[in-house]
Amino acid sequence: MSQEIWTDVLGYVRKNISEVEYHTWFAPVRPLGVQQGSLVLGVRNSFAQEWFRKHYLELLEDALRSMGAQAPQVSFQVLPAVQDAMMLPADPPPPRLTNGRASGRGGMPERTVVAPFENRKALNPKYIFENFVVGPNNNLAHAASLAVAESPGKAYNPLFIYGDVGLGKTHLMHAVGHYMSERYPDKRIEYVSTESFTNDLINAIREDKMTQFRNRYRSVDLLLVDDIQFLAGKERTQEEFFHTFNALYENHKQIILSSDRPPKDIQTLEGRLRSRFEWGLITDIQSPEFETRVAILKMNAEHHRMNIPQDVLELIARQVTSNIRELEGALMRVVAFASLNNVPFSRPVAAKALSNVFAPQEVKVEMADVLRAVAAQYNIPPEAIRGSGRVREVVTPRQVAMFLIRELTGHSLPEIGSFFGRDHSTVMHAIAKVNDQLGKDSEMTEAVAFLKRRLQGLEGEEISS
Ligand SMILES: Nc1ncnc2c1ncn2[C@@H]1O[C@H](COP(=O)(O)OP(=O)(O)OP(=O)(O)O)[C@@H](O)[C@H]1O
Repeated sequence: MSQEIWTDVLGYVRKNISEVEYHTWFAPVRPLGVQQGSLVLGVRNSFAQEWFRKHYLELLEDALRSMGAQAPQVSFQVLPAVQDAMMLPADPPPPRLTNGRASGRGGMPERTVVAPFENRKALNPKYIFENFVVGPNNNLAHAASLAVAESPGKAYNPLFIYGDVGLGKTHLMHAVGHYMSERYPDKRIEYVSTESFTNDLINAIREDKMTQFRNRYRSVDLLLVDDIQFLAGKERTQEEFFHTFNALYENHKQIILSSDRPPKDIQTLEGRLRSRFEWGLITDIQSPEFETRVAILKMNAEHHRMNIPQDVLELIARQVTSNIRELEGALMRVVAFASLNNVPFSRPVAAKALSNVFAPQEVKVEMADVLRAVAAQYNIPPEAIRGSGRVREVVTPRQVAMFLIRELTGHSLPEIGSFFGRDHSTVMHAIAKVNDQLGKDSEMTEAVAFLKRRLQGLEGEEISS
């Protein structure tokens, strides 16, 4: 997670300082984590540490503020030389020349893939079938991709997947590539955007390297071409692509194309290409339903080893309804916001985290929100608060929880009672007890005030733990 936060911070920093400064000071920094709301950065030596404190602290705090941190904190640690050498580079490592397997590190499986060509765009290791959530919106495209992966060149050729931005077309294409490269390590797989195909063609013409260009594209076993709608209006590229297509097709090599619209709607696409695109199977991906969006968020949260309550995921899923890339971005915002402010995940926190980007949502506080916040505050499990224990350590939090539920939600005494498996007179007693203590017992007074702020979406500036 700290890596994601750091990537966002770097994006902000880069816009505010010179490239030289950036490379001198920021590129070597390693994010070490978020501890009690403070972003901990690893720097090479104490000189760098001092320099950061003097010159860049404010900038870093501004960056965190832009991500929703209310009281941003940054701290530095000098990395021991050995550890420094062992740290992963900030940029992703180049593809390894092996066929990887699902990594054993838990979380979302990843793969590394053979890179047979110099300029070849590597397949994204995250885009594998195992990480693709199937729902009614994409099950046909998923099934067709799987069929193609199992019998390349035989099932459907070409496979044409279309749909709006950020709905998983590239993910599915890469998944076929991974699947094939794992089962048939010798097969050649080429993934290319239509834009790169066009640029390669232009370069090949300019540098008189058409033979290499043709060899490259016509010798593959699987050709994946993204955003084929960009062929529209490019006659020379269409001509070349037509021949590439024919060469591969005749040799029973698999072709998968993605587009934001079906072939018939791609204007100024040559008829002979359009009809070829329609030879195989045309399948679409629609926007995901609510349940699919929640499932995707859940998988992403697990990937980051974050235990995010279901109702928080549901709130995010309600906020972002179409683009899955945006859905994932929203989740990251919530995670960054909660960790930088050192607060547990709750619906009000999520609503606050997203309020700058999306239309603010009215969030009604629910009984479960209160229970969770109280449990976190007193550091005991929520089940213990709802349980039958009578020791002070659980009775006080239980009374506080009942009190806050009554204050912050519209629930009646009997409803609160049944949530705790008790009758309404117990709730009444609890509320009276807390009212009596407020003002007298400073610990409880502070806890109640803090919990109220937290549950009402971090109103005000004071956030501490
Ligand atoms: N069904 C799904 N399950 C899990 N993750 C998904 C799913 N669909 C899409 N995603 C994720 O959403 C993000 C966007 O997907 P992808 O890049 O494949 O979209 P796209 O349709 O190719 O968009 P574009 O038209 O912008 O290229 C990726 O991170 C991808 O992993």
